[in-house]
Amino acid sequence: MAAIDATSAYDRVKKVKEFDESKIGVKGLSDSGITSIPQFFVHDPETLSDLKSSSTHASTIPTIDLSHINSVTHRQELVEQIKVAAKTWGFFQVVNHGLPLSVLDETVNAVKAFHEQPHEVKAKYYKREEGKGFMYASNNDLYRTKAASWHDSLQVWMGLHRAEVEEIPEICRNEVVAWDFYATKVAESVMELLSEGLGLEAGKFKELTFSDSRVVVGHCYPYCPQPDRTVGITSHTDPGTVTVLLQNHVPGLQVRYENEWVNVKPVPGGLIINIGDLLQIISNGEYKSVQHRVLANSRKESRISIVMFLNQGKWNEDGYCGPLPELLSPEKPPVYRNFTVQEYIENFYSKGLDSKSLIEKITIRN
Ligand SMILES: O=C(O)CCC(=O)C(=O)O
Ligand SMILES: [Fe+2]
Repeated sequence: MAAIDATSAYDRVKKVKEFDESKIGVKGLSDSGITSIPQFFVHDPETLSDLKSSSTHASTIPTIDLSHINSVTHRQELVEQIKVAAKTWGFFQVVNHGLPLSVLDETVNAVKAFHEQPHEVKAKYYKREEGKGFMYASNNDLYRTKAASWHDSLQVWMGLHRAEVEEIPEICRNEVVAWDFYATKVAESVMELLSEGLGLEAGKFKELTFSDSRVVVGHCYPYCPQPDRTVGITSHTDPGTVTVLLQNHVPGLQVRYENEWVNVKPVPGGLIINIGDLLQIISNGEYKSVQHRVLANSRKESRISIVMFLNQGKWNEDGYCGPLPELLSPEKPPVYRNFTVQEYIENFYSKGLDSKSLIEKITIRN
């Protein structure tokens, strides 16, 4: 298919559908040599004007060294550092996390290799059926969002509804499996510290099945010819409990801090951890799920990121979720009402990444 013409009489729905059915992805558009992006990628003036005022903040997300995680003398200090980071930034970077550096490089290279395959090869995997197995598509929320963003993603379900290993394309199969294994270990260690930071048993989050439901996403942000007219990924918060993120050296990730956008610079060997909506709710607002976004990539080389989203695997028998009762007291009443799994899932699938979060809907306002 030829690159989509943005100048003709504009029927957004039709154009989006054409793009989707072409299975070309933004990588394909980028590789076709277009010099202007199709109109349905162009974001509203408010978003675009905010891109210019970005990245002037002097500080950056905290870096936490996990080398002494098993030392009794250092543990409390580590818990304190993670707690402060989760309460203020909602984002931090961990180093000396025990995940072999070779695994990091191999994961990035394998996901990059997947996205760089010829159209005919990738098109076989292109689909919109989320929630199980392996899929690849451009903009998972393409039909739910106001404007599309400049990224394609592969998605592998690893916990419940786990993909059969053979379903994962061979080009990244072993690497995705290894990443899942090691990133889960890192996530579990960090979740123990986060749990202790709330005054709970170290194993509380594991007991709540936070590492049973995992999705691995491999994003590709190819070169964008008009990076000032769109974004790489729209500003959003992550819906789950905890996210572990690995990025290559191409910059673009920004987090919201003190009403400004702050760059998260790639640090070799570092892994980024952030708190999702569900953990903000369960912690009764102690930990923060923070807005973040990725700028459209202006470099010729693709930006690659691999994300592991953790979610609560099993929900209470009554199907409700909300602030943990053990964190509540007359001095600390619940900030959020309980909600059902259905509400959670419907909220996610009824909206684009850019829409109102579940947190806003369930906040108790006095
Ligand atoms: O690519 C990134 O760095 C961020 C991706 C992200 O925020 C997401 O997938 O939720
Ligand atoms: Fe995110």
